Amino acid sequence: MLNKIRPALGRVLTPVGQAVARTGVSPNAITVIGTVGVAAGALVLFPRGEFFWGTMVITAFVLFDMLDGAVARVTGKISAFGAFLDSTMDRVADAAIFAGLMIGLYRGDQETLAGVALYCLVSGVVVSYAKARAEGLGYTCNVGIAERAERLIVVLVAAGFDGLGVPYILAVALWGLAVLSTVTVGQRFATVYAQARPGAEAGAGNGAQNGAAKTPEPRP
Ligand SMILES: CCCCCCCC/C=C\CCCCCCCC(=O)OC[C@H](COP(=O)(O)O[C@@H]1[C@H](O)[C@H](OP(=O)(O)O)[C@@H](O)[C@H](O)[C@H]1O)OC(=O)CCCCCCC/C=C\CCCCCCCC
Ligand SMILES: Nc1ccn([C@@H]2O[C@H](COP(=O)(O)O)[C@@H](O)[C@H]2O)c(=O)n1
Ligand SMILES: [Mg+2]
Ligand SMILES: [Mg+2]
Repeated sequence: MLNKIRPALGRVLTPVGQAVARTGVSPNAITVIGTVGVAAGALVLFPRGEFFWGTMVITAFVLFDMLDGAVARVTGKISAFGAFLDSTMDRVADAAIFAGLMIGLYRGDQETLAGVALYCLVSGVVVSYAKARAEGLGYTCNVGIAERAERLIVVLVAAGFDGLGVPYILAVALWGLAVLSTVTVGQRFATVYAQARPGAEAGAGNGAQNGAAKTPEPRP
């Protein structure tokens, strides 16, 4: 859903990207620094129950993920490896956020909610894998009620307010995210099935059946 605001966001991020580009830092370095920062915040602070400060650190570094592409674009350094690095580091960051929360909740004697956080981690991985695999097979899969930006906003807002003492907000968010991620998996299955089912498109899926890409993954 939030992917729809990317063009508008791009207009805001371009001048920021130009300013950052003047420092000489590379897009790949921004991707890696952002991921290390998110993972450190999530795996150091969340397990200690520091949900507010963990959220602050993660939020600061997760924004690097919007900046790396902007810097790559304004410097003409868009690369296939950068796209691969970005998507792969996204998975590391997401796993660290939910794993850190899970440990923090478990240590705080909230075993059930820790289990829900684990479910959110796994279902988020499946959401992203479904898209990566579909695109590798030459299909499009840009659908879902809970894509990455939505998942991050929900979990970070809830964890931040939980850290400030707001009751129930993290439980509601995690249970809700568990449901929405599951729905998103279903939406992605449905959209790929619609493209891949026999007769959906003349010749479609021929490469897919052999595990080969029908067309190269579209990348800017
Ligand atoms: C008291 C408590 C307060 C708590 C405050 C907490 C605030 C937290 C709120 C917001 C934090 C921002 C979170 C949003 C960060 C989004 C980061 C992000 O994902 O950016 C990139 C993203 C996707 O880019 P990609 O195409 O590279 O990523 C793909 C994606 O990961 C796919 O995942 P899937 O959906 O499948 O699971 C993968 O499949 C794919 O492989 C991968 O490539 O871009 C977007 O999503 C664009 C929309 C983002 C909209 C976010 C709105 C953020 C709101 C405010 C930001 C303010 C902007 C300021 C900019 C300043 C920059 C320095
Ligand atoms: N190190 C990088 C990071 C990203 N890119 C390119 O930008 C696209 C994603 O940008 P976002 O800011 O929206 O995450 C990505 O698909 C790549 O084309 C890059 O080249 N190098
Ligand atoms: Mg990025
Ligand atoms: Mg990314």
